[in-house]
Amino acid sequence: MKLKFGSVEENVVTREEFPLEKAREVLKDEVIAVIGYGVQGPGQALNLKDNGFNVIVGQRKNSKTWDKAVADGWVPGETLFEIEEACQRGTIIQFLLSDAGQIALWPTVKKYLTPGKALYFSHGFGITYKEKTGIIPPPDVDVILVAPKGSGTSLRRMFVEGRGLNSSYAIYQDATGRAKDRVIALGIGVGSGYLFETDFYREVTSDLTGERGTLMGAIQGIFAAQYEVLRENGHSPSEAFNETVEELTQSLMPLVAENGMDWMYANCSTTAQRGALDWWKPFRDATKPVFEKLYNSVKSGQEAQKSIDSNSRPDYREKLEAELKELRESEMWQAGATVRKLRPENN
Ligand SMILES: NC(=O)C1=CN([C@@H]2O[C@H](COP(=O)(O)OP(=O)(O)OC[C@H]3O[C@@H](n4cnc5c(N)ncnc54)[C@H](O)[C@@H]3O)[C@@H](O)[C@H]2O)C=CC1
Ligand SMILES: CC(=O)[C@](C)(O)C(=O)O
Ligand SMILES: [Mg+2]
Ligand SMILES: [Mg+2]
Repeated sequence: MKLKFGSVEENVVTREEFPLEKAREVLKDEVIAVIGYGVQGPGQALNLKDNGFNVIVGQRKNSKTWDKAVADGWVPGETLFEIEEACQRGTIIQFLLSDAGQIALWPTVKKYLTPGKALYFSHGFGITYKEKTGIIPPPDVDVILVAPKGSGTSLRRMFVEGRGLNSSYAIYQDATGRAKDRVIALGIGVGSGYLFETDFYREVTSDLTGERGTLMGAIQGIFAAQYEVLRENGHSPSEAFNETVEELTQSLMPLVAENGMDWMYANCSTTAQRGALDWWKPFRDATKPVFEKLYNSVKSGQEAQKSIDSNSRPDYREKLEAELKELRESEMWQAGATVRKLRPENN
């Protein structure tokens, strides 16, 4: 259906319009092979299975994630296979290796993309940056995308709670005439709350911007800046952490989620409202140049190149873990660990 977002009309697909029974009907003869069992793999594969679809998992044997798949109930030789065998058995191949890992495995996957199959991504990365990734699908397969707008962990958790994370969807290539039905059915099948339309280029550029920006990079940066100023002015770690992070995540963000920023403001003191209404624009003006720089870095392909280069190294996991450890061991997040333990529900 068409829905207005502010004054702009967009295409969205809801569960009411495209119920699960219809999705099952569309995909009744398909074998959905989920390749990769990292973060999105488990979320999507388990939701599909619980929704009654015919799904198998492809993962490297003798890996931690193979063991995780077994622990999650996938049965070797029945529903869990080596990547190559899963690609051969699947009629829909959900390419859910890391974006860098997809480059290495592409020649293998490509071999099994026989006419009429569908190649499914959860990111526009591989296709948009095809000059860098070498991912160029044959012309006689459907190439589709469902990108859950959140962590695979949240996708699964929200499904189990009877809720649904929203996703975007796109069609890059419709070889069979069934690409639209296939992509919507898969979007509903993986547990999306609703689906909004995009294309591969817009998905990857907005996603790379968002995760580097307000969703992950900018939020950590702004937390660190405020925490440091409070500490430099003699505030204790617990006071600085509570006034920077804990109050935001526990008290105020849930109000924003429920009813918007103005409603969160309206539920704070008039003192806070006066100050926050005065200060949001200077913060916007100070950070907007950084967001413009970020967007240009995404647009030029530089962000994609950096991520391919670093995540293709054999020791990329150790390198990432070392940097996460640095964050974890920073005073702010050490203070956070103590604060979390003090939440009554954690006692
Ligand atoms: N993490 C998330 O929640 C989200 C991820 N996505 C997209 O979903 C796709 C999958 O991402 P994640 O689940 O985060 O991936 P991941 O980084 O967790 O990796 C998935 C799997 O790929 C395997 N892998 C990596 N390199 C490999 C190689 N060279 N050979 C064989 N296997 C290899 C890993 O062992 C892991 O099992 C990506 O396109 C990503 O951008 C989209 C939305 C959210
Ligand atoms: C969770 C998500 O949608 C991200 C942040 O874009 C990602 O994990 O790549
Ligand atoms: Mg994302
Ligand atoms: Mg992303």
